[in-house]
Amino acid sequence: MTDNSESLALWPAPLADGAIDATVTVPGSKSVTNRALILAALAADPGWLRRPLRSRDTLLMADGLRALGIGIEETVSSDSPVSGLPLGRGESWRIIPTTPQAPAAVDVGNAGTVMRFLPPFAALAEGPVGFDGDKRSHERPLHGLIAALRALGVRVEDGGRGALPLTLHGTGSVEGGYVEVDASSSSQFISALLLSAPRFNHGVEVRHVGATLPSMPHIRMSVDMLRKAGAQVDSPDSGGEPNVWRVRPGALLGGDLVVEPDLSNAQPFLAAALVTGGRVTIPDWPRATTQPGDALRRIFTEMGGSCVLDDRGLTLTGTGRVRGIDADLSEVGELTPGIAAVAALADSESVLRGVAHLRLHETDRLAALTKEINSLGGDVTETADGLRIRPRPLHGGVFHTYDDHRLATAGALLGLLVKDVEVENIATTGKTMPDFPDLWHGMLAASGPRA
Ligand SMILES: O=C(O)C1=C[C@@H](OP(=O)(O)O)[C@@H](O)[C@H](O)C1
Ligand SMILES: C=C(OP(=O)(O)O)C(=O)O
Repeated sequence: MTDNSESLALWPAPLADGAIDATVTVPGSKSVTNRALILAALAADPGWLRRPLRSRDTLLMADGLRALGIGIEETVSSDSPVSGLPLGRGESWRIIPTTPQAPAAVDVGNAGTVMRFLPPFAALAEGPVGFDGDKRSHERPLHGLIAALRALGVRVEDGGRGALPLTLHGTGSVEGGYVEVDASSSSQFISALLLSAPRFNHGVEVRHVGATLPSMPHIRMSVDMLRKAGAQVDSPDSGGEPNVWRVRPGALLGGDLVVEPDLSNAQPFLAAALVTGGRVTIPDWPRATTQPGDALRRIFTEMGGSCVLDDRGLTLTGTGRVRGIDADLSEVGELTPGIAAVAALADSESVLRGVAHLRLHETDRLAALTKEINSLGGDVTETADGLRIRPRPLHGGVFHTYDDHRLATAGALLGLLVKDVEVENIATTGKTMPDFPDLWHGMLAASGPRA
């Protein structure tokens, strides 16, 4: 946790004085957008990305690729190029691939996807590529990926830190082959190696050797998107050995992909329906997806909501009762802040497990959630691998957010039911959802005069 609370603006979280009833169209998925950019940049021919997420993390990825010579043309048309999409949602990016160029410098901000997915891609360039980012990016785990790149024949200069900032010295190709990785601190080490592997001389065979492996759906997303781009991938899910992934060398296709809505960013809106006993519909919720946010249907049902997925999208209806939950969230770690906020408003205790690695996310999320919910009168304790949350009557106050978009949306949710909550630096939601304050106010306005 970085304490930057002194200078940042406070956002008065709007209070709901009745049940929320709204339809909320959430922007595209960060995880899909940033994978699609890498895959399109590696492809043999140009490709399109429709409805990409435009946020700090995805713009950093696009700028990083541009620094490496990839062409990315952004077009926003009111005349949607995708049939059936409403006007105004017609943003498309055209990606023109080329062999990555060096020298280059890449700013990763605090984007895990950029700091992990771009180095294996940049290793294909001939010459030095420097990587640096926000202060927090220096603390986030990268050692496993650096060690793996070295084992695959890439020269990495990191001053012995095992972290950012670093410089890669590419030779114009990566040998690839067998590599062992301890990805217990981040699944993104594995995704990073798989995504660029079709262009390695021998592809890659990655074996995870750590005790635990978080965020498996995100690894499945990498595999699924690689296969859709034409790569041959063996994975534990397709009858392969547990903890081993293989990607064969080969050309990728420049496709045309419509990005799904970000289901993890749908979380605060669905949670708003749950805690106010209201109803929220998220249009375009995919019938089948690798996004971890799809687990919200099960988790929020267990916490007292009822979910229907039909032609209108996903509708969550609150029953007026919010139940605590005992859940292993290791597969869906990024949902933890939002679940913790709901749990603080529930009628029984919750235990959230399997998420020790969240201590090295945007901030130490376990410490931050404990401190901030308790500062509003809550009773949260950290466990070795998660949180124990005993609901208590909460009061207003400042909810600090430590440059963490998911802390900010969690604070907004608490403020729906707790009077006088002020969320620090709501603009930090721009990491993955710059529209959040407008969407949140829009949701309340749509719910009528009582909300
Ligand atoms: O690959 C991805 O797109 C992500 C993987 C997960 O990272 P970790 O495995 O580091 O938790 C997740 O928390 C992050 O928000 C996005
Ligand atoms: C952990 C997250 O992001 P990152 O991609 O920076 O790891 C997140 O979005 O919750």
